[in-house]
Amino acid sequence: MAKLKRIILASSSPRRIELLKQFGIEFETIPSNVDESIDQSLSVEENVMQLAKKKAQKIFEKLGEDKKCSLVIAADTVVYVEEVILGKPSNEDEAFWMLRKISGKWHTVYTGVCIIDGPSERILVEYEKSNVYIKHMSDEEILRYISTKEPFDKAGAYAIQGFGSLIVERIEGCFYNVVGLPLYKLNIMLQKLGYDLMKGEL
Ligand SMILES: Cc1cn([C@H]2C[C@H](O)[C@@H](COP(=O)(O)OP(=O)(O)OP(=O)(O)O)O2)c(=O)[nH]c1=O
Repeated sequence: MAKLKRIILASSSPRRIELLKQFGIEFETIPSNVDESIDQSLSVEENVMQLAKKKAQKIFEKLGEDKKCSLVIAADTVVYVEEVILGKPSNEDEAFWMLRKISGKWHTVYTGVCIIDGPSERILVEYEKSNVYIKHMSDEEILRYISTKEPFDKAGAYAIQGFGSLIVERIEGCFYNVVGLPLYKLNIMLQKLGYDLMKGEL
């Protein structure tokens, strides 16, 4: 297999970057900065897969000559509760509304993942989902959590890996999917393309 010259994580998310760093592969990060508006008329699966693909394609298209020896990875995460798709809150009021909406119940976190493999010209797009139960929170508790500033760049207005760990009672499924990059699924997708993070073969 042709050796990859560039591995690119098309993301500005510090969580995604940290998660991928664990495997000792050398990669670049290039934020895609695409419009992440959610299309409530599409299914949640279609939304996250479409956005992940849009992020990966935007960066891949800029690679020029390097396309044939590059691999681009992108992801998009949303929270789904009572048939509403929640992205990142844009202000305190929206964060409050989202946290009230997910308080005291289960919701589902979806992450779409897209990998574009330059050498084979293949594009893989899949998604992962995990269920999360958030404890019941009083308005005062919600406001205290918002005052940590953690909710603002997170889908559904919480981070399972931070102060949010104090409000997550249960989880079913892949933890890393909730953080924003489903590592198990990512490696399954990489294996379909002939790579393997376990072997460091990329
Ligand atoms: C639910 C949840 C989300 N998140 C984060 C992961 C993502 O960074 C963010 C969802 O927003 P995304 O739009 O998926 O990603 P992003 O805009 O942060 O980064 P980029 O598009 O450049 O890759 O929410 C957590 O960190 N912890 C959580 O528990």
